[in-house]
Amino acid sequence: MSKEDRYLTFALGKGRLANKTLELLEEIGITCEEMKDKNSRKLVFANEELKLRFFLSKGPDVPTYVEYGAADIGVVGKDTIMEENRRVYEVLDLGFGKCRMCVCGPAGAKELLQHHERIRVASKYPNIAKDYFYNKKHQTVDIIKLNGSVELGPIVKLSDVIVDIVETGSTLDENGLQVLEEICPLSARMIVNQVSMQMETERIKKLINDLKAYISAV
Ligand SMILES: Nc1ncnc2c1ncn2[C@@H]1O[C@H](COP(=O)(O)OP(=O)(O)OP(=O)(O)O)[C@@H](O)[C@H]1O
Ligand SMILES: O=P(O)(O)OC[C@H]1O[C@H](OP(=O)(O)OP(=O)(O)O)[C@H](O)[C@@H]1O
Repeated sequence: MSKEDRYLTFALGKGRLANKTLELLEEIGITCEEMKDKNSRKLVFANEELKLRFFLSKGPDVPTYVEYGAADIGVVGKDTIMEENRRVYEVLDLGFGKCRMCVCGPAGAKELLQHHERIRVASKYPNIAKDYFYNKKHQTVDIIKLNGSVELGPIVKLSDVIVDIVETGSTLDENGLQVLEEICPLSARMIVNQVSMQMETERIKKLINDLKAYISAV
């Protein structure tokens, strides 16, 4: 296969970030009409003219596809990059999907945090929670992995606090919880396979520069 025939493959996280990613790519002339058919069960889509392929996967799998080179490029939340800790290059903050990773809980849990008590922390992000409490706060805690609706943790007394994403804060509000500590800001990022970056430097750099130019102009 000559170099010109090589497809650049994008792995995009399903869910909240997918549509925004496709809209952004469209702004710089990268379209994939096939992908717009929401009833299709097809998994991989192509733009033959531009020699691009796209697939959607579960967010946490995006860095895996990119690390192994099954995708050259991925788009995923910073939270997923931190949690998965894969060997990929993080090349660009895409400026959407903004939210924060926070320690949250009932107001009463503030004191437990201040006194460095051995508390229970529920999270969909056990690695981020562990890194924050052990390496940044030097606090020994018990981490309990959950797969969603993490706010239930303190409500049903599974945990004292949670480590989770906060965007508008309405999920916390409606459940009598609050942000107790902010861990870091988050947004959608572009990641690149380390070998692809060397082999396809020109195409990937052009893509990054086009995106940068668009993002800084809006
Ligand atoms: N309010 C929010 N809640 C969760 N993620 C958000 C929010 N706002 C922006 N994001 C970003 O969107 C990304 C994708 O979120 P989404 O909920 O679609 O996927 P997920 O967490 O993998 O979901 P699923 O519950 O389907 O496993 C997150 O990783 C995060 O970076
Ligand atoms: O601050 P807010 O705007 O309320 O958004 C934050 C909420 O959204 C996410 O949950 P999601 O809807 O992805 O469901 P999940 O709890 O099952 O992961 C996140 O885990 C919070 O629960």
